[in-house]
Amino acid sequence: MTIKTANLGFPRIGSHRELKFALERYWAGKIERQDLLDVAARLRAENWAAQKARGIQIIPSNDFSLYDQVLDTSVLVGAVPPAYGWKGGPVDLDTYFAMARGSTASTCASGCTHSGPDGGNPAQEMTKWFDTNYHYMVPEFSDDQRFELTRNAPLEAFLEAKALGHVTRPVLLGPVTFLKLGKAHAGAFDTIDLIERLLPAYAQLLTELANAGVEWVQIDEPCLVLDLDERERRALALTYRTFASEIPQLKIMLATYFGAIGDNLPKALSLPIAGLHLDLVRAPQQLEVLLQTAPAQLVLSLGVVDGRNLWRTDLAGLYRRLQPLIEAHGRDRIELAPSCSLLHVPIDLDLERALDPELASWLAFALQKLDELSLLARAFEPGLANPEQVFARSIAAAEARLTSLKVHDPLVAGRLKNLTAADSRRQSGFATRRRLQEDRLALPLFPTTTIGSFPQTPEVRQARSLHAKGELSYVDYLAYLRQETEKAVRWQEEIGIEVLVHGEFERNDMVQYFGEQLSGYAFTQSGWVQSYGSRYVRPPIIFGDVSRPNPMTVDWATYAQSLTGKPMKGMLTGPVTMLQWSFVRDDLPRSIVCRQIALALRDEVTDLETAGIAVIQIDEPALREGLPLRQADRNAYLDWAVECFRISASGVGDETQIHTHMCYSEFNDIMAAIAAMDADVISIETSRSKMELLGAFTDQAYPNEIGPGVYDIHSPRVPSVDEMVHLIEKATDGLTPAQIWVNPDCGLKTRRWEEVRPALVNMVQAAQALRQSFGSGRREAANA
Ligand SMILES: Nc1nc2c(c(=O)[nH]1)N[C@@H](CNc1ccc(C(=O)N[C@@H](CCC(=O)N[C@@H](CCC(=O)N[C@@H](CCC(=O)O)C(=O)O)C(=O)O)C(=O)O)cc1)CN2
Ligand code: MET
Ligand SMILES: [Zn+2]
Repeated sequence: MTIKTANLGFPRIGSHRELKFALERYWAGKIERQDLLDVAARLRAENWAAQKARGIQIIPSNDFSLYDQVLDTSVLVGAVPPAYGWKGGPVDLDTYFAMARGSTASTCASGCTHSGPDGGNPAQEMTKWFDTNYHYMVPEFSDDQRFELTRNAPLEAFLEAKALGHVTRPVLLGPVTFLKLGKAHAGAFDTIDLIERLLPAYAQLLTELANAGVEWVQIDEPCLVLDLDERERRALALTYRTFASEIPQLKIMLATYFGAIGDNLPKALSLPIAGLHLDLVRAPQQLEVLLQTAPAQLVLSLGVVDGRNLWRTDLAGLYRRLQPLIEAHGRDRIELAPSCSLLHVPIDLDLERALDPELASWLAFALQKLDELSLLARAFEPGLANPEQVFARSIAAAEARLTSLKVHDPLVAGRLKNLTAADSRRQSGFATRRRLQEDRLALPLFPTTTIGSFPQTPEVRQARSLHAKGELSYVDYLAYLRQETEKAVRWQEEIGIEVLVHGEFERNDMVQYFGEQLSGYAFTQSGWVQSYGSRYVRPPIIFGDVSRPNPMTVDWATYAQSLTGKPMKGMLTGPVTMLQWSFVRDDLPRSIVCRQIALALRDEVTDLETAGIAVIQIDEPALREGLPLRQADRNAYLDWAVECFRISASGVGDETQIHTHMCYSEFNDIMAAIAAMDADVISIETSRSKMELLGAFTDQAYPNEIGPGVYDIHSPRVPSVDEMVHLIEKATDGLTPAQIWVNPDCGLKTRRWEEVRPALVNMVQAAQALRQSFGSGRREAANA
């Protein structure tokens, strides 16, 4: 008997972003529903075939999604809020997309209650999937929530694969994680309490799967790597006991990932399941405990190939570690697998034509990771004389990487060693800085600004693409970008914004753009990873010590500032976000890599100051998402994350105003850290929660200035003046007027100018109206 190889999920976007293009064409009315479904079916077929070709024995189905697997689960069990007009039975595609993206009167499904301001419905809330840059659609439950199996899509996928000759293992999001990730409408109850009502729908689904010949299902319960309370543990017990008693013939592989199962291991092992998957990349030390405590008949899926990063696995080392342990448990009850779904890594390294070949030899994308699993399994084949020979290439790559001069830069190491506490402290406290900045900037009460980016129009993207292909000269590309920047600056002046931005037209992405300019960073051409829906990113790769060979944004900032007498914000992506949204080297602690980036950014910040830029924004939208999943690890992370931000921000004088920006954040539990960042101004996302998020800032008396977002940029809707006035008035409940800035929730790159223009005109009017009712002096208001 040989050891089996398994995969937990494959990227669905297509190696040439086929899904994105089909979706966007469908939404634009350029292709029919069937055309979209055909593209989806073709991608599934290709993915199954590719996994089989790479030697994977246990291939997943139902890992595909047109938008998001959590939304799929909501739709599967009929958790469709009443506003979308669903009347039971299968949920049609337009309702599905209305939940994902919102709808207007003309695009909403029949039966929609038209509860949204445009006669359609707002989208469901979107938030980060654990500690990844993937966003899921937050399920929403009412207190009289009922569930029903609307359409057995997992069964359809299983049969579709079977017709193509693949016997697959369907993947489901587990009921406990599903409920835990959801929110209670009006926050009125604990969503876990819905478990008893939810289970019949799941049981019916599983029964139908079993009746169709499904032997194994993979049920993902990543909530098992979180700190769970007693109710959640009871819900887990109830769930898996119910499944075992109602569908005893069905074997369940319970999958956990993104961290250590830790204190939840005894609970997991007490469940009547047939298999358990653990993430042995994030938490390798679990292996011994697992093998010592797991019942002999339990199938163990060992997540040994990193599903969250793209370094080649040290297969020889892994083999040496696994071999004795595996033989003890019995090889017929072992599966080798990636640590988690491969959704979070790019698909195919072979598509990269421009990567340094040495670096490329250290990497593995999704397909190459499957090769690694097959190779590893081959080493375990009985009768193989010299198993380690199988790994010759992997060993050579690991050795080369260890000693490569590309990785180690003594200058960077030296700078890091010389860091002192003073490097992460501004010259004076906030009160002093505030006075100096007030004198320099002379802003009115409720100053208006935006978060940085303006629409990345198809024209802007096309110009960049033509330039990359060599079809548009650098000079012409630059001239075009300057013209776009100038138009944006003139327009902001015209509508009366106080602190301007240059618009970020020159940037492909807020992380990749900097990654392309820093040493120690590499970037891909086709390494796309889904961020949400049809929006993808190409996370750069940090392979070596990071430094900044040249200024990165100073030319653009000074050009933009030269066009106007108003303050122009310099715009940078902060060290924690640069770390969090990149693939990070695994041979140094993340805290050290982050300090290296912080020092590089610090140089950029001081260069901007020297060039006369008075306001500099250092974005940290990923600070919250980087928070460890377990409470016990959080303070250590926050300590270095905040220190890194402060290193990047503290090289400037008191009269230079430092802004930061965060979106998608639950601030309550990290308020102390946010205050410790000591940015002069922070802009945050608050409009979707109708300023509820501000509670954290007022209750804890946040001392510095705040721009609570008044305009939800995730929706095409144009907010009215009144609506924004009302939101700011609400903010003045807990904040003093002199603390408040007026800005959107986030950057405007995904919006169209047709939406942005009227929205910002309204925003400026809202600020003006507020000045009338609160008086116009900031200094007076601050001293009052
Ligand atoms: N890294 C990162 N993570 C983030 C965010 C973010 O901005 N960056 N924001 C939050 C939300 N997430 C987002 C993620 C992606 C996008 C996004 O807009 N992505 C774009 C791609 C951005 C990009 O890299 N653009 C490149 C490449 C564009 C492209 O596809 N070009 C075409 C050619 C274009 C043409 O000829 O018309 C091609 O290569 O084929 C560029 O502008 O240069 C997309 O999927 O469409 C938005 C938000 C959280 N996480
Ligand atoms: C995801 S946060 C985005 C911040 C960036 N400055 C922008 O405006 O796009
Ligand atoms: Zn943002």
